[in-house]
Amino acid sequence: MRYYKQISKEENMTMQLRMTFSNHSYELLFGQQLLPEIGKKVSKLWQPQCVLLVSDTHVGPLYKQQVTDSLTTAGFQVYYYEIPAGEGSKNFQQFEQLQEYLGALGFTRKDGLIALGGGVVGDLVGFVASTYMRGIHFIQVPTSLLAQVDSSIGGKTGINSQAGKNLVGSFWQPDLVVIDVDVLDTLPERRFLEGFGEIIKIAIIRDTGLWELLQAYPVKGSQKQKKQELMQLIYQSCVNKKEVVEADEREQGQRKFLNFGHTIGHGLEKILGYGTLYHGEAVAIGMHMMTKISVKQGITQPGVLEELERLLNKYQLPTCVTDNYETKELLAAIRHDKKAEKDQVTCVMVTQIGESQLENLSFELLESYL
Ligand SMILES: NC(=O)c1ccc[n+]([C@@H]2O[C@H](COP(=O)([O-])OP(=O)(O)OC[C@H]3O[C@@H](n4cnc5c(N)ncnc54)[C@H](O)[C@@H]3O)[C@@H](O)[C@H]2O)c1
Ligand SMILES: O=C(O)C(=O)C[C@@H](O)[C@H](O)[C@H](O)COP(=O)(O)O
Ligand SMILES: [Zn+2]
Repeated sequence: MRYYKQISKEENMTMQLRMTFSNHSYELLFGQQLLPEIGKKVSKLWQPQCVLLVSDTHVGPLYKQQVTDSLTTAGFQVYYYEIPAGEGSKNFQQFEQLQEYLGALGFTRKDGLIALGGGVVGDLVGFVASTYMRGIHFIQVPTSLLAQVDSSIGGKTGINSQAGKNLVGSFWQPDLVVIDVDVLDTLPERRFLEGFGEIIKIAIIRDTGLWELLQAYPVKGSQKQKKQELMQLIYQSCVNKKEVVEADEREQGQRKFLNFGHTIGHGLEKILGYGTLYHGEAVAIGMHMMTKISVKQGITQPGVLEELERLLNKYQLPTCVTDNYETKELLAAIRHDKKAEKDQVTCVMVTQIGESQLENLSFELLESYL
């Protein structure tokens, strides 16, 4: 069990983590009421210049004004672009429109992008930033729990293609990540719970301390009273992600473990139609299905599947699919997993809570299990 900085009630809940790579480094800022401070934070990193703020049709109307005002006061020339909310926007069309918009505005390599939203906005904007003029600066302002604990950190960006989830993308790190827990007040309940899918994932693969925190977290009741505990969960999830990503930015080794539950989860998202299952829900089902397989293979210790099931139930996350689907379609989707080869796919399997390993599974065997 690892030691974490405890967040005290007296602290005004502002914390930082620094992500460090061989040629790039950036800060994750955690706190409350950070959106009105964004201009000041960004001006420490960027010269006064043009900024394109990108959000979606749910988040934009709630927060774009605060962010725009703060950036304008700090001397930035702010433009705004809004995409339709939802997974459907992680596509070539939105990518193209954003690229053309940047071109039409005359953005240069000195200008920057800011993603204000959940993982969809973050993944799309990061990908656009990585390719416009072969790469410009960008900042992540994640507004969903899932984006605050996972997608805004680590530099995976991308969009979906006909063949599958996140098949077109890049590794492109942001210059700053601003995690304001207050914005979670407006997140719909099912979206809030979805975020726990990724927290449970990172806990079960590598961190028993985080697992215990998840067991203790009072998920029922007013979110406002639970800010301290929530911030602790977010911070500790990010500590885990930082450790993994710093050690293996390009997913050559241990970063593959962050894909626990995703081989099946991504397949389900695709075949059921993007948005039917939320990403965190699909990961929850993927983790459960994969653990059933690893129990059968004798890899997972007795009791682990039941513990996982209990925690998923606590956060009202699904453990199986209620819609009908064809196993053959799921298998076909899984063949597009980035860890797949011709006849097999590398899967993450949990041995015990907090420990996991990679196992190659042939498609033949996988079919028999599914
Ligand atoms: N890059 C990565 O490392 C990584 C990691 C995990 C997930 N992802 C990707 O992230 C996406 C899922 O992210 P998501 O769950 O945030 O989805 P999302 O971006 O669609 O956001 C969820 C919903 O909540 C709304 N919303 C977000 N913040 C809000 C707020 N504060 N108040 C009110 N509404 C708010 C959004 O408009 C949307 O309708 C998937 O595409 C997944 O593949 C990427
Ligand atoms: O950061 C990572 O690495 C992850 O795998 C985090 C996942 O939660 C995330 O969903 C990621 O986008 C999946 O990666 P992919 O390479 O399978 O698209
Ligand atoms: Zn994920």
